[in-house]
Amino acid sequence: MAILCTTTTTSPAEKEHEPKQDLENDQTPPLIFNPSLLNLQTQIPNQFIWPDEEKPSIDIPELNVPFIDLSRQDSTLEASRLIAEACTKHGFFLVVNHGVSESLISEAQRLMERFFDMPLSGKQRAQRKPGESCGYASSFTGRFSTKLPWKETLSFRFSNENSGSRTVQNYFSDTLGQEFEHFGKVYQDYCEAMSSLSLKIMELLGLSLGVNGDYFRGFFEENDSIMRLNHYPPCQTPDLTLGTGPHCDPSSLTILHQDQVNGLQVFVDNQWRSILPNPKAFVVNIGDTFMALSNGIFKSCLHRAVVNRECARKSMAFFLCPKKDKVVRPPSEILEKMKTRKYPDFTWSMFLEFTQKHYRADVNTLDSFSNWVISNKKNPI
Ligand SMILES: C=C1C[C@]23C[C@H]1CC[C@H]2[C@]1(C)CCC[C@@](C)(C(=O)O)[C@H]1[C@@H]3C(=O)O
Ligand SMILES: O=C(O)CCC(=O)C(=O)O
Ligand SMILES: [Fe+2]
Repeated sequence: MAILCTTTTTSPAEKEHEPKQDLENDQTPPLIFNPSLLNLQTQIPNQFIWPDEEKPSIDIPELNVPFIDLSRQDSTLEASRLIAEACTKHGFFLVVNHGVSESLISEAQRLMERFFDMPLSGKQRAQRKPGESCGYASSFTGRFSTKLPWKETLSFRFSNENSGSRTVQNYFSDTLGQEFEHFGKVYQDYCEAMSSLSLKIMELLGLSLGVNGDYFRGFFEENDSIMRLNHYPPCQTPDLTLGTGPHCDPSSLTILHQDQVNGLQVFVDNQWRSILPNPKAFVVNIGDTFMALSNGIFKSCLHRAVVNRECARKSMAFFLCPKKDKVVRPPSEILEKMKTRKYPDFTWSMFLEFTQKHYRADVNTLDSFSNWVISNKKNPI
């Protein structure tokens, strides 16, 4: 059963971000986000307090998202119609009967809990380095100085390029040692299952957009994706902070598994709405890179995660990303119909660098990145 937390409607900040991250550069000792100490504090550090216009609030309505049943071969056309309807509006839908084994999901969840339960020093053995997208991050204390998220994360790369290359398994044994061998194997299997599921969803997205069935599957076959585990500890003042701030995912497609605790919210029709947890479903959303591939037809929508006073929340996100050097450009079927291009050609390697070194992902990431690409073309460095 979903555990409901209360929140009210506010609008996201509209202001443009500066094209660089607000990295800590003063002389004060670094702030440490240690969940086992912070979850009982009634006064949270200022860096975690979000501006009024972005603070979460109570009683928000539920977002109605379609359930796409992947076991029904007979209803593929109906599924692609529902997907088109959801993706032209907000880009969020649920998949059920997805074929990913329940035991794999629960083992992945059990191991995630064990990881986050370790003392901070143990988790820091996988510390994320500045400018990199992978590793352990306790909030983003060394990376940003304001609007810090109330979460700790563990992110790692999954590559489907050479099947059998076992990127995830190798990452765990190289960074955390032999005792993480089982962890690495489970998450290798989990990422392979997510990659296959993404490719099935890509076929449906192609059908919904009227693009040759294999086009998007082929585009993402050799995906170079990011897997992220999120832990949102309880917070005594959940109305002041956010677990994950308002953003659109820069990646192509996100497949999210939420535990039984409510927290995911999407900004649709000018208001925040919840997507309630469902243990049988994955939440799928379109990211900026797929929005660019569809020439803006399918939307990458603003979303965030709120926290609560009573219980910790955990989620697992698979961010599908293209192979780094693949050129992101809409297929000819779309361009012939639409004539004008909404975004310039780019590669995921450029976009990833932009979000890690120059810009904090928000509602404007894709537009800011497009302008950056266009101005860099005119003035090559
Ligand atoms: C390419 C990426 C940047 C982020 C991790 C992956 C995919 C999603 C991005 C993110 C989750 C969007 C919200 C802001 C962010 C900083 C976060 O809160 O985690 C983003 C990730 C990141 O840059 O670490
Ligand atoms: O944890 C969640 O529910 C959402 C997290 C998210 O949006 C992200 O990691 O990109
Ligand atoms: Fe997200």
